[in-house]
Amino acid sequence: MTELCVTNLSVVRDGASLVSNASFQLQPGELIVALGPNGAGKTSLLRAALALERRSNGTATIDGHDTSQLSPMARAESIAYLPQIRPLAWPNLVRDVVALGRFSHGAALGRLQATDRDAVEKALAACDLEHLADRRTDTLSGGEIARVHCARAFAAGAPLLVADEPVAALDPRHQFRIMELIADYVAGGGGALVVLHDISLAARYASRILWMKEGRIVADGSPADTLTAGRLESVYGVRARVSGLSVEIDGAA
Ligand SMILES: Nc1ncnc2c1ncn2[C@@H]1O[C@H](COP(=O)(O)OP(=O)(O)OP(=O)(O)O)[C@@H](O)[C@H]1O
Repeated sequence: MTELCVTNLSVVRDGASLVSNASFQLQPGELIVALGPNGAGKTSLLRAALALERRSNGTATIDGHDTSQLSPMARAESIAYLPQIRPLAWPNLVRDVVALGRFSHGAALGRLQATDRDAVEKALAACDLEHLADRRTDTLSGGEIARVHCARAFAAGAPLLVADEPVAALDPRHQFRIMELIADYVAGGGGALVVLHDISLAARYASRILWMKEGRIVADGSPADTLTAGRLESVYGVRARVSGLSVEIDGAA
């Protein structure tokens, strides 16, 4: 069972504390959503946990191995990472970009094995991209590119997925499709940590919510236990009405 274990992790940059003493665990079968206002430290926490950013303190391990000691390939075998800012260095065909997700399995473009090709085609279909598979990525809309990146992450077939705002540029239908895909992945034994800004989506899909504010995890629990009007006011500074898992935001507090 692949598990990401983050303990007392802190990130300090240029004297500013971006993440303070954050601890959480991500296990298969869990869909954790990280919520919090802009600048709360969500991306910094994820990146430091995956050793993509230097941590000032604390540990982050995958199955007991420090993430900073793993080779990029070994890390990619355990965790598919979908970053928030997703540059595409040069125009490429959609199918080839999705195939990049197979590199951790030793695949190389032009030398895909049948299992790689199968994973790529499944990911293209899952993300509604079959009709765009032979298009160049520089001809796609922002939402279409976002789906290409999701497909690349899914094609990896890693046991854990960390996705930073995977639905940010998507229309409502595709937001639900991507969240359903992540939920299916989790139901199939994967573990996902997803940053969202949509509280209703979080309430609907999360098994746990990590609430972040000013670099700290201020609450960690199920939506039923942690989603309250008081929490929304203290974390986001908004007045809201919460009824079960449904949320209506009335305005700034
Ligand atoms: N090198 C740096 N020096 C000082 N502050 C930094 C540095 N890098 C990032 N920050 C700040 O750290 C804070 C946390 O940024 P981070 O991207 O982790 O937040 P976030 O919760 O993911 O935000 P968003 O929801 O806007 O994506 C921000 O206020 C950012 O300006």
